[in-house]
Amino acid sequence: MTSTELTAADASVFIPNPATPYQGDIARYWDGEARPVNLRLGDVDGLYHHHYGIGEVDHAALGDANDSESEKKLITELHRLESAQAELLLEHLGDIGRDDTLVDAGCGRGGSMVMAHQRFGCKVEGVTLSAKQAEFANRRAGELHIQDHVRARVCNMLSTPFETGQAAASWNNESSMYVDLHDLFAEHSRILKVGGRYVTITGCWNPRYGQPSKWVSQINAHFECNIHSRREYLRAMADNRLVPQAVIDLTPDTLPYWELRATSSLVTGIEEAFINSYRDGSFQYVLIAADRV
Ligand SMILES: C[S@@+](CC[C@H](N)C(=O)[O-])C[C@H]1O[C@@H](n2cnc3c(N)ncnc32)[C@H](O)[C@@H]1O
Ligand SMILES: CC(C)=CCC/C(C)=C/COP(=O)(O)OP(=O)(O)O
Ligand SMILES: [Mg+2]
Repeated sequence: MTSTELTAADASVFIPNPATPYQGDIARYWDGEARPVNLRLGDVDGLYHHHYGIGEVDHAALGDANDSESEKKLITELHRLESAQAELLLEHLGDIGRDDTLVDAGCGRGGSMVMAHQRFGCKVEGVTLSAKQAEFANRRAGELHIQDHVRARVCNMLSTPFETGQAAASWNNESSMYVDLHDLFAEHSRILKVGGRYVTITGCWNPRYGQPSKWVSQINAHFECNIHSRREYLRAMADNRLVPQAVIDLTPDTLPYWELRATSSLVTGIEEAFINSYRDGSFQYVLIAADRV
């Protein structure tokens, strides 16, 4: 069976040969991931994200630190900021109709896919290396009765089963640091229709700093990823008919999320690296929206 023959039901049991040993490691990493910071935030409203938050903290919603509900309120607030991040990405996809197909490259547990379907009413196809994540995303889609519109598959985002020009828009939400950017944008460029939109939200190292800082190296080691520079994104897009329409530095918008998260009981130990690298300018959180020309 090839990955193109997958259906939602069999996505969980089909384990393809990874394209590289590295991809095998990443599949295992996400199959085994069960950090409370992700599960407990997702439990707030059933949207499970593996990305970070943006926007001002609503201190009134947090209430008093001695409040017996304070931890629950903190979790709800962190989750609100993560969903706000996904809303911003979706806003940049442009005019999407009900008959369009969107592609989420590196879809995780599918939170952004559900939000995209709820916003546009369209089909959303996601790919992840992790069978556990695909199974989770498809189970959520089933529970929401949107399984005919939202589907996750176990598949390499560099070689997808989608037809050339099939997608009205596609995105990477914090998933592009696992792949070579030229290979990635060549595949997005292939599956996007001419005039389609590509959006990424990503962390990238800042060429103005010089080289990846020790904090960036720490983030790479923590997640087994390979953070690219801002320059690499723009160069690889230009080489693949993706022309930036907006480049937004979200660094000041994501710092409040990290400062709040650092005070929670759900810390994972990576908070300091994000906060320090955003503050010293070596690392940036950016949204890039590009037109497929
Ligand atoms: C940090 S998570 C982001 C998940 C999701 N985009 C979100 O915002 O919740 C990274 C995701 O990228 C996926 N990924 C990494 N490399 C991949 C590849 N080559 N092909 C498909 N998915 C990949 C992982 O399986 C994981 O689902
Ligand atoms: C911006 C960068 C560099 C992101 C790296 C990719 C990544 C692991 C994102 C968050 O996943 P997660 O939600 O599973 O992480 P955590 O458990 O820290 O919340
Ligand atoms: Mg998380």
